[in-house]
Amino acid sequence: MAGSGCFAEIIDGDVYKFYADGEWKKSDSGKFVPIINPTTRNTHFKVQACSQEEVNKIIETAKSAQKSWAKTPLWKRAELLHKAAAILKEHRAPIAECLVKEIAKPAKDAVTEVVRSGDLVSYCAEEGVRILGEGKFLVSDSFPGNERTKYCLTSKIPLGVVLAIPPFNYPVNLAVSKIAPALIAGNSLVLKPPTQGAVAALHMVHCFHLAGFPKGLMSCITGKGSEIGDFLTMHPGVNCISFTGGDTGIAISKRASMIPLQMELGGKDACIILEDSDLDLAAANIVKGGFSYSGQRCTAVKVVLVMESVADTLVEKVKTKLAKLTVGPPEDDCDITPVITESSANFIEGLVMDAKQKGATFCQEYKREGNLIWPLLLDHVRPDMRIAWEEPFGPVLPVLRINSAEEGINHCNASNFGLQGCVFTRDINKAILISDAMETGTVQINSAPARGPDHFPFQGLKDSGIGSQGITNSINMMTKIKSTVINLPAPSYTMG
Ligand SMILES: NC(=O)C1=CN([C@@H]2O[C@H](COP(=O)(O)OP(=O)(O)OC[C@H]3O[C@@H](n4cnc5c(N)ncnc54)[C@H](OP(=O)(O)O)[C@@H]3O)[C@@H](O)[C@H]2O)C=CC1
Ligand SMILES: O=C(O)[C@H](O)COP(=O)(O)O
Repeated sequence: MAGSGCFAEIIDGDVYKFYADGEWKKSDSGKFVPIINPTTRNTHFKVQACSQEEVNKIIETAKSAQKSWAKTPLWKRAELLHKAAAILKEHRAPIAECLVKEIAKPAKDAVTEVVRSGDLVSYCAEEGVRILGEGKFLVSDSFPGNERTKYCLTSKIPLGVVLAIPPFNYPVNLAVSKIAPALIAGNSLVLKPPTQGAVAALHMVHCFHLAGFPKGLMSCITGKGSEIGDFLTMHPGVNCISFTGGDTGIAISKRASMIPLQMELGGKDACIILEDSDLDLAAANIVKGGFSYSGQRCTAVKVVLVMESVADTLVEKVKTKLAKLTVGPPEDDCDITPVITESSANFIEGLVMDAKQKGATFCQEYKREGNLIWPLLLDHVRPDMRIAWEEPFGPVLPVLRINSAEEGINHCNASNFGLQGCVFTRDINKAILISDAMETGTVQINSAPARGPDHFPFQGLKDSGIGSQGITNSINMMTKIKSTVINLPAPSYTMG
């Protein structure tokens, strides 16, 4: 049960505490933020609305805790991360329960997210020991005009205080994907979880607390991003921001000072279907890729670009599969569950109505009950329709018919987004050429887009992001290079 057993100390009455200086605390603000259950549309949890003074204190503590953490041996940092990973997986049930109630994640997917997060933390611990345990040694005479009178030793050192801001759809996994790399690299970590998903995140933070990390090294501030977010992201004590979410990230990037940014933002992942595709494989991936977690994934298939000659057959196959999806509450493990908020459902409905007004073919009747929207495939979508370009973040998928692969590539590249894309064909040469041409961070060949497995590089181009995630790239991005040059009185070639 959430907030019980070893988690009893993280709640006070019916309001969850925030985490600072190794303790669970009530905010001096006296205010709280309600967390609305997307299924019932009632308040399910409450979290503290932290004050700016509390943010200042947390960042000061993070700065001093980081100094001693940077002097903690790599193997000790890794040991604590492995402990946190084990505790996280041990408590998968109560944390998954929070995901079901806060973000309407289907029960099985909720457990998967927590287990995947534990695996990410452990893999990161091992990878960190490897890549941070080695540096580079350069000699001066490898450059013209120099004798071997200089030895250059380079290593990766921490940035300082890393601010992690994950989105609602993976409030545990996309939090640890920032926390673990930051900590193994010797940084301290301030987490601002999404409002919806905050309680799952607080339970995850408690697992790190139970693992025994030093006081003040890791903290978790709760409160609406729209209220406390700007103060956090523009705070002079923050040395790096790792953000995952929507257009908010673009605004943050424009305001941030001279610090490293890791941005994973929205997507409009295109799925190009060629005439020689395996249409059963393509249909299965379109349904899984476009409708898992009700389409609320940045890597969801968000537009299908299918060759006219096979379009009717493909659409029929997708329709048949969509008809088998279960629709209802996440507690029953339904495939399609309510979207995150009423405003999100209204936005999705706006895109659907625009498509209707402009003449799209509705493969199913449009149906909505509260935040619950039934899966909808829109055929014969044209570029003048909003849904051809905008990100619904819901269970609605547009199909555009194309007459050449170039047409599909052009549509994909005309988007402001550039996260992932996919192409279905039996011709590997064609697949590689199309992958080369698509301006996206990743192209999947004969499978739907996906961030996982979590050690793969994951990056967005254009408005989809800055930098690259994936465990190794995240660790490297949360360090900076330090060189130490030893100057010798006379050339020395004894080093061979
Ligand atoms: N590329 C990727 O990997 C992913 C991209 N996304 C994209 O994010 C969107 C949906 O996720 P969603 O969570 O709604 O995204 P948002 O951008 O609304 O929120 C993301 C995070 O930013 C916080 N936030 C909001 N305002 C500010 C601010 N001014 N300063 C600092 N932080 C702030 C939010 O907190 P709060 O909840 O309190 O508002 C949340 O923790 C979609 O566009 C989706 O494509 C989502 C997941 C992954
Ligand atoms: O933000 C998202 O939606 C996730 O990055 C998607 O992760 P997944 O492709 O592994 O579900």
